[in-house]
Amino acid sequence: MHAAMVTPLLSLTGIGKEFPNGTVALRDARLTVHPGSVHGLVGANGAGKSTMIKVIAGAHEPTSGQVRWKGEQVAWRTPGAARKAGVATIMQHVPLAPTLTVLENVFLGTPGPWRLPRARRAEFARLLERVGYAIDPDAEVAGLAIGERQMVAVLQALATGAELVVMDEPTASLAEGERQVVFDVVRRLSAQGTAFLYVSHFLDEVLALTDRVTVLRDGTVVEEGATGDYDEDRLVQVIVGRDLLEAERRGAEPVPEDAPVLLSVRGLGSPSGVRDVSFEARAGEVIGLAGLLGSGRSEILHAVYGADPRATGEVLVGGRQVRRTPRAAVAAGMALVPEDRGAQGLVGTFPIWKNISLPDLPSLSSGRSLPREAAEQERAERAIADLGIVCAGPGALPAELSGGNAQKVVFGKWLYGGARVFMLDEPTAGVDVGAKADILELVRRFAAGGGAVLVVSSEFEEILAVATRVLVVREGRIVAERAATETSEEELLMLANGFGEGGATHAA
Ligand SMILES: Nc1ncnc2c1ncn2[C@@H]1O[C@H](COP(=O)(O)OP(=O)(O)OP(=O)(O)O)[C@@H](O)[C@H]1O
Repeated sequence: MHAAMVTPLLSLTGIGKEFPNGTVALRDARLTVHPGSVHGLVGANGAGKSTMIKVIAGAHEPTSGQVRWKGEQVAWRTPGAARKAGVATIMQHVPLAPTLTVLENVFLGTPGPWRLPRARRAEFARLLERVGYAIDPDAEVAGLAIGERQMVAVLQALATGAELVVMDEPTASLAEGERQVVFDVVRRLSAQGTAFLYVSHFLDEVLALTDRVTVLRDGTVVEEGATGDYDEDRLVQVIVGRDLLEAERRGAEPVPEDAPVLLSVRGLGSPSGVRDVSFEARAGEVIGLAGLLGSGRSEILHAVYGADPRATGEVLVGGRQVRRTPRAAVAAGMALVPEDRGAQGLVGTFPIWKNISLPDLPSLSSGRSLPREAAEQERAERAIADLGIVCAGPGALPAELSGGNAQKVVFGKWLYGGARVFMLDEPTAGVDVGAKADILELVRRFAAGGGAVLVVSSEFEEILAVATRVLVVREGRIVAERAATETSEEELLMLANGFGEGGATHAA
C-alpha cells in the first residue's frame, strides 16, 4: 500500500498538552496511523505516551494542535465521542464488568439488534471467528485470566465497530502463550483492515508486530519511520538518547563460598502453592527466581516475607528466626516490593518525598520526635536522581506522574530503607529500557554493598543480566539451580516448562 496516497485514518499534528500544574506533557507532537496498519508508539517513562493516547481517546483535551479522523478535523471531548467515531482504547487494567458474563461484556454499550439473545450469540460467534479465538460466552468475567480479559476487551472493541484499536501495554502481565494470542489477533485483524496503535515497553514486540513506529521523548516526536528500518539497539538508542553500556547487560559471577548467609529458608510450604522450598542467600548474592506465570514465584516471595498467614516453614535472617509477619520481616531487615505496585504503592495525597520515606520513618526521625523533613527531602532527591524519576520535583504528587515513574517511586521507597534482604517482584515491569538498566544497576549495587536480593521476573534475559544464581520454580517447587554464568535463556525456559536437563529438545 502506498501510505502517502491514502487518507490517514488518524492524524495528529502540532499537538501540545499542558497540565494545570504547568507540566508540558506534549509539545508539537504528531502521529499518523493508516487503515489496517499496526503502529508502534514507544518512549521512556514520562515521554508522553499515555497523554497522547488520552488525547486520541477523547479523555484529554489538547492545549493546541489538530486531530483529524479520516481527513476531517475532530474535537472529541469525551471518550464516548471517540468511541462512537470508531476508536477503541484498551488500557492496561481492562475495565470490564466483573459480575457479568463474557457475552454481556462484549455487547455492553453497543446499541442495535444484539439485545435479542439469538442475534447476540450469532454476532458473538462471528466476532470469535474474526479474531480466531475461542472463549465461553457464558463465563463470568471475574473468573477469567488477564489474557482472556484482554480478549474480551478486543471483542468489545470490535462489537462497537472500532476501526482503530489503541492498546496500552497489552502484554504487560501476560504469560508467553497469552502474548502469542494477542499477537495473532492483532495480525489477523489488521489484515482485515482494523488499525492498531500499539504502546509497549517490550521493544521485541514492537519490532515483531508493527509496520511503523513513532518514538516520543520529552513530549516530542524524535523519530517516526518504518519499523523494518530499526533493530533493538537502534530503537533503544533513540528512546533513551544514549547507548546502553555493555556492562548493563552482563551476568554476574557467583559470590565466594564463605560469604555470610543472610537469609535461610527451610521447608517453606503454603496452600497458596508453595511446596517444600528451601534455599539460602549469601551477602552479595542476587538470586533470580525463574518460572512461568503461575509457577508460584510470587507466592514464594510472599511466604518468605510473612505475608502469607497460611505458610509453614522457617525463615532466618542473619541466623535468627523471623516471626512470620510482614512487620517482623521488616524489623529483621527484609523488604518486599510487590508486583502489584499500583494497589499497594503510593499514598495519593502525599508528595513523592513523603511516600519515599514512609516505610522507614524511624531511621529518619531523631528519637521519637517528628521525622526530619530535610533528611527525607534529601533522600527523595537522591532517589529521583538515581532512578531517573521524571517529575516536577520531590513535591510532586503521585497522580502527576506517568505510570512507570510512579513505579520507580515505589521502588525508591524500599531501596533507601535499611533493608539487608531485598525481594523484588517483577522490578522492571512497566519501566522503560533506560530505567530498567538503572534499576538493575541499583540491584547490583545493593548486593555489592553486602545485601542479598531475590528477584522474580518473567524476563529470563533480565534474570540472567542481574542474578548471580538462578532457582527455577515450577509448580511451587524449586526444580533446578544454576549459576547465572553457566546457563542460558533457552535452558531456563526448558526447565521452567518441565523439561529436565539433557531431556527433551523441544520446548512446549
Ligand atoms: N494529570 C497530570 N497532571 C500533571 N502532570 C501529568 C499528569 N499526567 C501526566 N503528567 C506528566 O506528563 C508527562 C507525561 O506522562 P505520560 O503519562 O504521558 O507518560 P508515558 O510516556 O505514558 O510514561 P509511562 O511509560 O511511564 O507510562 C510526565 O512528566 C507526567 O509526570
